[in-house]
Amino acid sequence: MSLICRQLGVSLRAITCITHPLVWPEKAKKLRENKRFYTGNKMDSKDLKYLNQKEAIDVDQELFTEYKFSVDQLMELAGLSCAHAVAKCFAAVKHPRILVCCGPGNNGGDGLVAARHLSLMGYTPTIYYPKPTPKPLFESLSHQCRLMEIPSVAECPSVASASCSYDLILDALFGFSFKPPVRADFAAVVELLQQTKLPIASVDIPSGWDVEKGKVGECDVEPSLLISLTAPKLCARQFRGEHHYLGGRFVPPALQRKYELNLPVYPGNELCVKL
Ligand SMILES: NC(=O)C1=CN([C@@H]2O[C@H](COP(=O)(O)OP(=O)(O)OC[C@H]3O[C@@H](n4cnc5c(N)ncnc54)[C@H](O)[C@@H]3O)[C@@H](O)[C@H]2O)[C@@H](O)CC1
Ligand SMILES: [K+]
Repeated sequence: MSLICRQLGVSLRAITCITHPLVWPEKAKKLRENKRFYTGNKMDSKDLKYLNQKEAIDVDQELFTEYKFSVDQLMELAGLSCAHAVAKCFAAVKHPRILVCCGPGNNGGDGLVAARHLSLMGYTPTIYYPKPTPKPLFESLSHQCRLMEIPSVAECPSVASASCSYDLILDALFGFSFKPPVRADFAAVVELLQQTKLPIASVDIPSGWDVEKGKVGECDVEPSLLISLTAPKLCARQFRGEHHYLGGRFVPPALQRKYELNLPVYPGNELCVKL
């Protein structure tokens, strides 16, 4: 038990207080107020910061400029954490066929990385990437997917054909740099996301949502799983789906403090944490 506690970064006494609040109700309450503990299924997220668009862009820029991370590094970790969150919520035996919809920016890159990892985890992803980004990183990610025999489709499937061919849609169309309304070249795929009855897992932001205001205009994409990356954005307060995870376990403690992110403790060596 004490080894488990050490791995979770909490004391045995804290665990006992939380699991047996009737024994030490006051202590349990105080501990919950002062510190967040992993309680086995959910994090207490009352102090968690929800970023506005400028903060999201600033944190992102600081990771690249101040901390000298490369886009490739962070995208790999972000996409991998998305694949892990999908695997936690949608088992490969029940949801093997995943349509991975990738947009023109880094959110789309996260989708390409996730597709590669999902294929290694026993899923059969198919990529829809209507506007491939003509940059070496994105060309390499697409190349890797091709060599891993991950198929792609050139046309956006209709709602009916998607429901026959897939069990889940991974929405990696737009992230925190999206400015509504959706432009014509992505209208069909956003319509698919809005009309499908398949479960949707959204990377960072449900595509079509305003980063701060959430659902705007006619866009009512409703994912079952949202994987917020780095820290949730303001729109995530409107998320009503079943599963909300945080991924992108790479934020240096000093940066967390500077932006007062109050991130939850990731359990053990997990790449994502349930919010
Ligand atoms: N530090 C971080 O925060 C990290 C962020 N990552 C990902 O990067 C994302 C942000 O990436 P980007 O800044 O490249 O931007 P996005 O991927 O959010 O999208 C920008 C792209 O979408 C297009 N676009 C914007 N509004 C549109 C509209 N109305 N209709 C059609 N196209 C539109 C833009 O022309 C641009 O090509 C995050 O959401 C996250 O998924 C991760 O890759 C790595 C770490
Ligand atoms: K998205």
